[in-house]
Amino acid sequence: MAAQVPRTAADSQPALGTAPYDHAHHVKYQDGELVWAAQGGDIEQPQGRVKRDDIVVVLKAPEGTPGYLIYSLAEAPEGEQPFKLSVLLAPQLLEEPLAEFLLADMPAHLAVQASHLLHVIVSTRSGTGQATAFFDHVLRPLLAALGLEAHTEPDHPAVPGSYRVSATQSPRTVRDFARSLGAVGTSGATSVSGNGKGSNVPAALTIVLLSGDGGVIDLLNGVGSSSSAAPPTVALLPLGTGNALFHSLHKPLYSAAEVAGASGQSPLVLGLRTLLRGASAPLPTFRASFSPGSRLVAAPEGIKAAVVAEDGDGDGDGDAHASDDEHDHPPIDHLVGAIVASYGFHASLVWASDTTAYRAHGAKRFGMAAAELLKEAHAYAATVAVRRPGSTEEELLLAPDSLNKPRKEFTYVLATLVSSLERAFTISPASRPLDGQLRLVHFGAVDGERTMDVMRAAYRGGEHVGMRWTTQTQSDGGKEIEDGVGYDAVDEVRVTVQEPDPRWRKVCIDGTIVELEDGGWMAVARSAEQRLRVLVDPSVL
Ligand SMILES: Nc1ncnc2c1ncn2[C@@H]1O[C@H](COP(=O)(O)OP(=O)(O)OP(=O)(O)O)[C@@H](O)[C@H]1O
Repeated sequence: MAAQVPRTAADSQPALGTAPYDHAHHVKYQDGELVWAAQGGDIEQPQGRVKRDDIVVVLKAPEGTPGYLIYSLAEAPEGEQPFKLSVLLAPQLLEEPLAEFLLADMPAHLAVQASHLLHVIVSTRSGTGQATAFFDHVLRPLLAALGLEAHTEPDHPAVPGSYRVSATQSPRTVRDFARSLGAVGTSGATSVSGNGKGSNVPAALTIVLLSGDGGVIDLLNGVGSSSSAAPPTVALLPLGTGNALFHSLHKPLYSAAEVAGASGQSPLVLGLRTLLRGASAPLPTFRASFSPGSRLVAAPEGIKAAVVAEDGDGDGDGDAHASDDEHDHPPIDHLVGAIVASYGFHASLVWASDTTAYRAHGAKRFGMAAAELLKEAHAYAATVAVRRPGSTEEELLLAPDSLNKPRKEFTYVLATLVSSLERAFTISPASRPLDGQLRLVHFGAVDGERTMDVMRAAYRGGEHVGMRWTTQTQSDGGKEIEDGVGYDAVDEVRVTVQEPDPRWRKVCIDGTIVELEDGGWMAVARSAEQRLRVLVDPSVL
């Protein structure tokens, strides 16, 4: 299906909601910008400019109108209108920079038909709460330009050209939606409406998710592991705070300066380009297993509900009368993740910053909680065993000052499948999008200043890897020895904690906090299950 802008009978302009467009007579590309002048205007004194970085897509104008429509996004996060989708009708297609943005055909993952549905989820509380504005002012008009119209009714039939949009109403919305998918792609499946009537039998589903990492993790844990179903494909539009998965999948498209914190290419523009021209690939996931007695102590409601639902009443023994504590802190034996599993400073920070008192400080809460933790500089008592790629043997991470003795104190133990926890925080510089390799970043007990140095180096594009320092041995007369940040590719990692105080027995899996028992463990390994597929820029495949 050609991605031409449909004409409406009432209007000779392209059907683009109410958005007007500019009509260029001359266009020229210079210094990373498209400059244009209207009829009678002088191109040397352009009337308008479109930065190449802001171009989302180029569509052929509707039949009868010669030229091309250039869609670009302008953002003003603090402004009254945070997003503006602009359209410029240009008389010809300039090879540079426009050819690569031309969408000649409707991508298969957006082509709605009985066997393939499209669902947009707007997570209203993600990030700074701008997902709704982004949908209204950008995504809806853009999809309309492709001939796709939104509907909100659960029982709407799957007709070509119409997609369903839903906004989150509570922390459980995404997970409930994921669970309602049941067996999309299996015979006798229910429709994505979740009405259970089996009215539509979609073979495939694309979900456009306007959220941060939390939305993805809710989907991941909500869809379950139906082996026969075709996993839904997720298109991410990064409207959360950290957006670790999105930034990691798009890292090769950022410049080194952007990875080290400079502004520049808008992630939302990249997200829209991937939505329109991306390719779908399996999303690598890991399984974090926990020793008996482990409890979920802080989690987004969606995850909590999924854990409780798996166990009926959530207490792990089928007893219908779980205690309050068991409801608040249900037992848990595993979680599925896609980003990070950690113990030590990272897990404590996620846990400590999530109190009502800290939450009142908004995004500053992480800095405040970090300052407190760094002051304490707790040495986390644990042993860490890894299984290296291809090996069947577990080996303990060793202390630098002893012959084959395991390291017994850590500040940082973090296993990840992605490169970046924020766009500018490169925790695992060797990780490539979709490579599916778990990598472990770790270092021993150090003071707060050293931990800050390591974190700052991670904000400089991942320079913490390879950092070395000297430390004094506990034994051996306080001899000076070399230590530093460890960084290993692993197939599996097992952290066993030896901490009497539960405060230091927290582990973090993609934002969810689990408390282990003293002597308990967390084991993290790549999962073979395919729960979701994800759209990525074709260049990263
Ligand atoms: N309408 C709503 N009412 C209550 N909670 C909501 C609502 N919509 C979304 N949420 C919750 O808000 C959280 C948003 O998390 P999400 O990860 O998307 O954003 P974030 O935390 O800002 O970003 P990131 O995880 O990337 O740093 C989720 O836990 C989700 O369940």
